Amino acid sequence: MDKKIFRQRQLANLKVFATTAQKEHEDEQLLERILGWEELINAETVGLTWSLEFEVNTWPLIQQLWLMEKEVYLPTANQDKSMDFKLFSDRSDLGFSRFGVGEVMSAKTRINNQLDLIIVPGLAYSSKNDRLGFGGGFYDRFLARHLGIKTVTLANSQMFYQNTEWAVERTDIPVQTIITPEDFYYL
Ligand SMILES: Nc1nc2c(c(=O)[nH]1)N(C=O)[C@@H](CNc1ccc(C(=O)N[C@@H](CCC(=O)O)C(=O)O)cc1)CN2
Ligand SMILES: Nc1ncnc2c1ncn2[C@@H]1O[C@H](COP(=O)(O)OP(=O)(O)OP(=O)(O)O)[C@@H](O)[C@H]1O
Repeated sequence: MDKKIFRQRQLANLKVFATTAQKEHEDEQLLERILGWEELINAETVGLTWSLEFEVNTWPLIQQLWLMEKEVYLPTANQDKSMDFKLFSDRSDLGFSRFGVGEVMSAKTRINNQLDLIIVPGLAYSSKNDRLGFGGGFYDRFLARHLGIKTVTLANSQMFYQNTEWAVERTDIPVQTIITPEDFYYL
C-alpha cells in the first residue's frame, strides 16, 4: 500500500488503541523486556524520544535509565531535517516544539550524536525489521549519517506486522532489533 495512506490509517488505529487498558498493559510489558535486555544494560548513553499519547510511553523508561545512571538523550529536530541528541537530565528542561514533541530546551545542554543505543520511534514495523515513521525522514537521515549506531524499537501489538504492508523506499533504514510483547526480531 502507498506509504502515506498506510501511515494515516495506522495513525488513526494507534489513536484508538491509546485509549485502551491493553495499550497500558503492553507499555508495561515492553518496559520490562527492554530493561532486561543485555544491549540496554551494556549501553552507557541512550537516545530516545519524549513519547506522544499513541506511542509507547517512554517516561517510565527514562526514569529507570536515570536510576541505572545511564545518560539519556532526546532528539531536537532541526530546520534542515537533521537531528541533534541533547542530554536530558531533568524533567524541567523539557519544552514542546511547534510539532508538539518534547525537546530539551536548555541551551547549555550537551549534544552527543555518537550514542551507544538509540530507541527509534515509529508507527509500524514488520518481522523483516522494516520501519514506518512519522514521515519527516529524520531518523532515516540521521542513521544514514551515523552508520554503526545500534538501533532498537518497542512495538506494541498494533504496531507490529508479520509482512511489510507499506511500500519501502530506498532511503528507509531497517531497525536492528524490534522488541514486541512476545518476541525479539533481530536483523
Ligand atoms: N515522540 C516523538 N518525538 C520525535 C519524533 C517522533 O516520531 N516521536 N521524531 C521522529 O522523526 C522527530 C520529530 N519528528 C517530526 C516529524 C515531522 C515533522 C513535520 O512534519 N514538520 C513539518 C511542520 C509541522 C508543523 O509546522 O506543524 C515540517 O517541518 O514541514 C516534524 C517533526 C523527533 N522527535
Ligand atoms: N537519507 C536521506 N536523504 C535524503 N532524503 C531522505 C533520506 N531519508 C529519507 N528521506 C526522505 O524523507 C522523506 C520522508 O521519509 P520517510 O517517509 O521514510 O520518513 P519516516 O521514516 O517515516 O520518518 P522519521 O524517520 O522521521 O520517523 C521521504 O521523501 C524520503 O525520501
